[in-house]
Formats: sequence, C-alpha cells, structure tokens
Amino acid sequence: MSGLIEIEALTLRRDGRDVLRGVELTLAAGERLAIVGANGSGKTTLLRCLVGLEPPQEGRVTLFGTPCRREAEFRAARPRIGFLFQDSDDQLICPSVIEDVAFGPLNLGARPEDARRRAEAALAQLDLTHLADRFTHRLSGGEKRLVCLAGLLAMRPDVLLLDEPTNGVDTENGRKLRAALMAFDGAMILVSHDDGFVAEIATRAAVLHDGRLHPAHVHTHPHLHSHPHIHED
Ligand SMILES: Nc1ncnc2c1ncn2[C@@H]1O[C@H](COP(=O)(O)OP(=O)(O)OP(=O)(O)O)[C@@H](O)[C@H]1O
Repeated sequence: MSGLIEIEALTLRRDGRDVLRGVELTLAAGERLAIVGANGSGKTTLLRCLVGLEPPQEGRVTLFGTPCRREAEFRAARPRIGFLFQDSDDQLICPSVIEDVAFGPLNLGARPEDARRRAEAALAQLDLTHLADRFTHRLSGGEKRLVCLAGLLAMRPDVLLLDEPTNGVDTENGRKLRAALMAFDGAMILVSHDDGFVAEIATRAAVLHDGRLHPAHVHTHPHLHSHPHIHED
C-alpha cells in the first residue's frame, strides 16, 4: 500500500443494480487522475464512497495509510481531502463569499484572522477578490464554482476530489481554474466531461464503464485547436 488513496474490490449496489463492481483505484502523491464515463456510470458515487458519504456493500477504502470503515475513521481523514461537489449550492453555506471561503480553515481550527488571510489569498489566487463581500446565493453559476474551489484551496488539503469543476465556467475563468489546479502541489481526482480540460490537466485517466474502472489514454494532437482523445485500453 503506497497511495494516498487506495480502493480495493469496491462494490456498491443500488436498487438491486451494481453501480460499482469491484473497483480498484490507487491515487499516488502528485497524481492528477481523471475519471471519465457516461452520465450515470457512477463517477460521483465513487467519489462519495471514497470519503465515506456512501457505504459500499463490499470492498476496502484506505485513506493516507489508514483503513476506513467506520464514520469516525473517515471523519479523521476528511480534513485532508477537499471535495468539490457537483452542485455548488450543496457546498456554499455562508451568506458572504469571504465567510464561506474562510469557513473551511476556521472549521479546521485556524484563528479567525488566519482563516480570513487564507481565504483572501485563495480568492486572490483565482482572481476573485472583487467577489469577497458578495452574497454567495447571488453569484452566477460559474462564480459559485470558482468560489467553492477557493474554499477548498483555503483548507490546504492534500487531495482534491473535483466533480465537474469546469461546469458553467467560461474560457477566461477556466484558464484561472486550470492555473490554480496546476499550482496545487497535492494529488487530485477529476471527474469531468470536459475533454480539453482533462487532456490539459490529467496525468492519468480512467474510464468508468459497466461499474468498473479501466485505464485510458488522454492525449492531444498539436493542432491549432487541440482535439483531446480518451481511449479505453
Ligand atoms: N441517491 C440515489 N439513489 C438512487 N440512485 C441514485 C442515487 N444517486 C445516484 N443514483 C443513480 O446511480 C447511478 C450513478 O450515479 P452517479 O451520480 O454516480 O453517476 P455519474 O457518473 O456521476 O453521472 P453524471 O456524469 O451524469 O454526473 C445513476 O444511475 C443514478 O441515477
């Protein structure tokens, strides 16, 4: 066992159907693993199993070298994992942007002035300083996505789990988002339908198909407009 995250033989059934069937996954330090696959193939479910939000029927999850079965074991590991939910509205909980981004560090025990400094730095990194005093519920969809990511970066996690991070994000903000992810020195799992994003960011890719994870290739041709291709092996 050498990965930050290890999944062995993970099987999750819903309504008599196997959503995940014997999934094996290792995330090593510094990796940016893309998980792609059709709608409903189980990508979000896999991320949720990984942090203990959904209990599988079979299999093992090991986080940072510690086998996690019970909620208390997952809870101990969660501060080291920043999970960007597919729906930003599930993530934003405070009235103002600066409060929301500072909430993570504050919750992890940072002093209020440190939490605020970390929040300001995370917002500045994504060029969002101008949003600091805005109401979170009045942000646009793309703004919410970036503010959620700023909140995760402010927590300084070891691993990011990003569920469709570029959803609703425009070209310019997409560039800032990619730059922030490239500057992040931890490991990450990216779930995305954005092939260009995956081709640019991922160091490795896997396709979730029929409940199983298969290795995949991601590459771009050196055309004026790159054409990312994701092939199953
Ligand atoms: N709480 C739930 N109860 C019952 N079925 C669910 C629940 N959540 C998800 N599902 C079903 O489980 C399957 C996997 O869903 P999941 O959200 O993991 O897919 P996904 O690969 O992330 O899809 P997408 O690309 O559309 O986001 C789908 O068939 C979905 O309808």
